Amino acid sequence: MTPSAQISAVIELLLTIQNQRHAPADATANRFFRQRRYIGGGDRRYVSAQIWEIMRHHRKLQWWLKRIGSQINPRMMVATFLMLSGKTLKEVNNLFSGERYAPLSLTQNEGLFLQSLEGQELFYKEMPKAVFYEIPDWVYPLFQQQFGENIDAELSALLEPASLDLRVNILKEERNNAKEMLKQEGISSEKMPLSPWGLRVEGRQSVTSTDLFKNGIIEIQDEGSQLIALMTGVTSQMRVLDFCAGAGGKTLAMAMMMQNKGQIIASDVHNVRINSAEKRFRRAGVFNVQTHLFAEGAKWIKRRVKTFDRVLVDAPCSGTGTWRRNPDARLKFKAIDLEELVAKQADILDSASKMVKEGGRLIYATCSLLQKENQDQIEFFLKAHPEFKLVCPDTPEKLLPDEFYKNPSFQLTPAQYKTDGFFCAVLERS
Ligand SMILES: C[S@@+](CC[C@H](N)C(=O)[O-])C[C@H]1O[C@@H](n2cnc3c(N)ncnc32)[C@H](O)[C@@H]1O
Repeated sequence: MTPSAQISAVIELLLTIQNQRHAPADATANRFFRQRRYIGGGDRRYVSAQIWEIMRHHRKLQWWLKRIGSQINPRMMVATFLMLSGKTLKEVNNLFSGERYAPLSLTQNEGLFLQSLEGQELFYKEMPKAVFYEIPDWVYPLFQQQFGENIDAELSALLEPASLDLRVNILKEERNNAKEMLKQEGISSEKMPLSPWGLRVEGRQSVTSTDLFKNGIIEIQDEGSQLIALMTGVTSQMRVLDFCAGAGGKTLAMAMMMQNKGQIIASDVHNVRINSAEKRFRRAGVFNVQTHLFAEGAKWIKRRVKTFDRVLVDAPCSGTGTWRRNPDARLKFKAIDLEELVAKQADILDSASKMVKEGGRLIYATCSLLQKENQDQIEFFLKAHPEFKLVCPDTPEKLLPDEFYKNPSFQLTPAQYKTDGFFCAVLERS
C-alpha cells in the first residue's frame, strides 16, 4: 500500500470502530482486516499501530479539534494526530492527495485548521487533567480519592502500553526450561519479580503461534492475575469453586497449584466463555476441573451450600485496571455502568459466600482500580455477613512474595507493580 492508502485505511477503520460503539475496538479491527485480505502483514501492522495510538490519545485529539474550532470526525482526528506527531502541513497535504486509494484532498478550511496546529504537541499545559490522562471526567475524582498525591504517577502508568506476561504451566514444564524453549523459538523473556511461574516477554511478539503455546506449556496471563490465583491458597486436597471462571485463566493457575488433584468447579453465566475455558483446560493437560453453566433459577447453589474449601469470585467489573490494554474501554465507561456493576458484584458475592464451608475461604478479586468495586464492596459484605472475617493468605511453600503474606488484601497498580490494576481480598467463614 502507498502511505496515502495506509492513511485511508486508518480513517476507514476509525470510522468503523466509532460506528460499532458496543464492540471492543480490537474485535472490530480484527473483523475489518479479515474482510480485507488484500491488506498485507506490514500494512496491517502499520494501520493497527496508528489506530492504537489514536485510541490512546482520543480525548486529547478531540480537545485539540474543539480548540481550533474544527468538526470532530475520523478524517480530522487522523490528520490532527499526524500533525501533533510531528508531520508538517505539507506532509499531511501530500498524504491527503485525493488520488486513487488516498483520502480526499484537504479542504481550504481543513488546511487552515491544521495549519494552526503546526509546532504543537499532543500534550498541552492547559489541558484538563482528565483529558491529559484520557480519563472520563466523572472518573477523575474517583481516582483522586483512590490515589491521593500519587495520582499523576498512577495515571501516567495507566497510559503506557502493557507488557506481555506469560504463565508457565508447571504441570508440563519448569519455568527455566520454558524460558530456554521460548528463546529457541526466537522470543526473549525475563522471569517476573512477583509470580513464581511468570515470564515477561520483551517487545511485541506473537506467542500464540509458538509450539510452547500450542502444547499448553505457556498461557498469556498478567502477573497480577497470577497473584490472585496464589492468594486463594488452594492445595491438592481441596474442593474449589471458581464462581466467575470466564475463559478459565485463574482456574488454570489454580489447577496447576493443586497439581491436577482435588476438584475445581469452574462456573460462569456465559456458555461461550465456558467453551473456550474447556479448550484451554485440554491444551494445558488439566483434568481436575468440571465446568458449570449457571441457569436462571437453578437449584445448583442450594444443593452445594457450605461445601467448598475455597470459592473464588473474580467478579465482573469496570476493568479500569486493564485500561493500559483497552484504550477504547475508558472512552465507553459510564457512571451508570459502575452503579450496575457494584450492585451485581454485591449480589454475586452474597450467592458465592453461601457455598463456602465452615473454616473455608472466599476470595474476592477484580481488575478494577476503584474503591467502590473493591474496598467498599468488602466493607459492605462484611457488615451483612458477620460470619466472615478478613484473613491473611495461607498459600503454602512461600509461593507468594513475603509482603503479600502480611495483608488480607492487596491493590496492585501499574505504577507500583508494573502489573494491571487488580484488587484481591481473602475472607474466611468462622
Ligand atoms: C473478570 S471475568 C472472569 C475472568 C476469569 N476468572 C479469568 O481469570 O479468566 C468475570 C466473569 O464473570 C462472569 N459473570 C457475570 N455475571 C455472573 C454471575 N451472576 N455469576 C457468575 N459469573 C458471572 C462473566 O461472564 C465473566 O466471565
